[in-house]
Amino acid sequence: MNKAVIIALDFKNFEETKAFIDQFEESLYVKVGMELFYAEGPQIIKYLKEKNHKIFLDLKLHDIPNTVKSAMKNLARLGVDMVNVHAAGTIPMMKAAVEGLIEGTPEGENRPLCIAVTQLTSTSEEMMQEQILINETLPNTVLKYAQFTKEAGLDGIVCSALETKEIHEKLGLDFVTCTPGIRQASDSVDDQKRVVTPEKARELGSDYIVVGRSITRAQNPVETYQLINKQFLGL
Ligand SMILES: O=c1ccn([C@@H]2O[C@H](COP(=O)(O)O)[C@@H](O)[C@H]2O)c(=O)[nH]1
Repeated sequence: MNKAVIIALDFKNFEETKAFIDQFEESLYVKVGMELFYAEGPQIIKYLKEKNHKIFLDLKLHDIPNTVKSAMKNLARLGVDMVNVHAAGTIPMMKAAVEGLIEGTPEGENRPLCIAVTQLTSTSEEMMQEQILINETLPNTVLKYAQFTKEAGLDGIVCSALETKEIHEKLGLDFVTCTPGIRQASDSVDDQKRVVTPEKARELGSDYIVVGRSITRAQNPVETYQLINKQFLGL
């Protein structure tokens, strides 16, 4: 398993994204989410691919199986490395997502990894129980959703690093854990609820950490990225 720090490019438009990306000399693993993709569309993916960056397209699909399958067929043609859905869409929807990806991936290319969001890192156990009406503990909910995700044939999940250890123990080390909600101890947590430092995420066994504002708002984003990379990879 390749571990990596994925930088969340939560920017308004192409110009802001380019100004950020141009500061880096190395090839990165970046995440394009709803904000940037809805503003710029597939051309932002083309630009990042031309610059040799790996891409997680984080659109969190959640709809009826037929719609998700067709949407995934289109996303597969973009040549990104990873896409995702919400596990709450249920097993048939997740199976349809993988079918769409397989059908849409051009011959001779690997299909993108497909992972499912279990519970957003901005959700606390209390919020999940009182506002999503799931009468369970948060770790058990993440585990159960992860089991459904694996049963549907996906490659892994989005969860908090706090849940990673148990997921790998129960579902295997090759089941991908992609973990946002990463902050340095001195950072503001903003809207995140389940927050972990890069070192702790490494200790707990996350495969990927997703870091947005800690890097994008830093005075020196390149140095901050390199520091977080070292902390996570244990270099
Ligand atoms: O559960 C989830 C799923 C996705 N995200 C995304 O990750 C980044 C985190 O950004 P920060 O600035 O580091 O908080 C953001 O793009 C979210 O959409 C998540 O945070 N939690």
